[in-house]
Amino acid sequence: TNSTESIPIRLNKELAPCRQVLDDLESHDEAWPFLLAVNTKQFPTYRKVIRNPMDLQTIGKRLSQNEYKSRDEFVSDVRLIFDNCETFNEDNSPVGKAGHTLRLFFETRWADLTSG
Ligand SMILES: Cc1ncccc1N[C@@H](C)c1ccc2c(c1)OCCO2
Repeated sequence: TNSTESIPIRLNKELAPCRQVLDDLESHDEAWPFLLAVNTKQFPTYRKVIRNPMDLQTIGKRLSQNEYKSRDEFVSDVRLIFDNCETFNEDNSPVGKAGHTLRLFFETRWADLTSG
């Protein structure tokens, strides 16, 4: 089986809070703009303005494929979602407000999960 026993304790220990906070983000009421990659047919200018798109589904794939070598790499991808959101969306737009709300939720939850 694909048990976690085979993963080094250090790695497994590192990844548990990542999986937990990702689950919390994906189930948050304000996560809807960030669940999947922005559709470039729906937003043709997006890829011109946002050079490094990121979304929660992509982060989940990277986590499951063990592409993150540290918590910091994971945190950087999560924060990239919110930084991209601020670049492209007005602060008082529905998506802009969702980004600010979810960013605060993430930083609070992450601190709780990792502050020992
Ligand atoms: C995070 C983000 N930044 C910039 C543009 C889009 C998005 N999200 C998409 C899912 C999205 C967000 C809002 C929408 C929508 C799609 O489709 C039409 C209705 O309003």
